[in-house]
Amino acid sequence: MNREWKKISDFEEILFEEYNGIAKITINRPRYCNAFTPKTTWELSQAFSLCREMQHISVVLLTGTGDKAFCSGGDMNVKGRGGYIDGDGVPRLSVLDVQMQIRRLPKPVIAMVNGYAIGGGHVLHLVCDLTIASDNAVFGQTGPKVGSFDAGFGASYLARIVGQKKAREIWFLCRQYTAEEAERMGMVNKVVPFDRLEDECVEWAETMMERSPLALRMIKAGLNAELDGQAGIQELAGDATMLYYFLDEAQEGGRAFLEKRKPDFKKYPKMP
Ligand SMILES: CC(C)(COP(=O)(O)OP(=O)(O)OC[C@H]1O[C@@H](n2cnc3c(N)ncnc32)[C@H](O)[C@@H]1OP(=O)(O)O)[C@@H](O)C(=O)NCCC(=O)NCCSC(=O)c1cc(O)c2ccccc2c1O
Repeated sequence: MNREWKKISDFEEILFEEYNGIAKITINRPRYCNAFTPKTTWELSQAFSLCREMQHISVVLLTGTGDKAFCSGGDMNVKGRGGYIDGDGVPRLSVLDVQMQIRRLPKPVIAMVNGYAIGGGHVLHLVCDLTIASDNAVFGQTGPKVGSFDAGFGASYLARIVGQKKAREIWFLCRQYTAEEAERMGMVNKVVPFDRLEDECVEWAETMMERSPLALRMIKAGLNAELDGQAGIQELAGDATMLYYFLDEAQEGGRAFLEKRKPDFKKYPKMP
């Protein structure tokens, strides 16, 4: 189906659009297999922040322009000492911030993998909540071949998904895997023909939009907490505090303070 995506904001290295409550973020550097520079990751951060703020956005799709690559990781042309060099000469590994933003966004993020998901691009799809891939997609890590590694989510979360042995194979050998192989390993939720990819992702997004957004938010936080330790508990606890603040019991505490009286918590239920 040909849907009319509406531009949300102008960026140089990504596209940021929406359609019926779904945001689509597209890494737009097809000349470099959608490799990211510090500018790309800065723009991705801006777009994910906006997705968090925009109340009418329920689900986010992350993809790359064209039919060759989702994302081939960091742009090797700007890889320097200490990181990927930005326009001011500062070395950065700012894709790590984008990974955290995706995990902490209280809305589902679908990786719409339209080709190579390699290196840092492979990690980007991993940290999305769901991955739907076209049948031409190719997955793999290259770090030990090109002088890099992601021992964070790129290793530990990968191992949670595919198991320790397979994760070591993926990193130690730097082989490439087809979409079907990635699906069998549990890294991909569904493989579809290339020209079905966007329709399939939009259908999954629309199904999730029929579900309770708060329930999805809480389950995402709970699934994150299992892996993220204290930071994951903080995220889940923050959501619990937000819900508590909706209750009269929490309002009573604040009101009593401002009215300079003792709070009356006795009337609130102590659920079994
Ligand atoms: C993606 C490929 C497997 C595609 O191979 P193919 O043979 O089909 O195509 P080409 O190789 O000819 O590519 C066409 C064109 O694109 C350029 N290109 C592709 N990828 C990149 C790239 N990453 N950077 C720059 N340019 C790229 C390629 O040079 C060609 O240009 P021409 O001028 O020659 O026409 C294959 O391209 C490939 O393997 N690409 C490299 C993948 C890679 O090694 N990526 C970097 C891994 S490291 C990383 O991503 C990384 C980033 C971080 O920010 C981190 C932060 C913190 C921790 C870890 C990090 C990390 O590991």
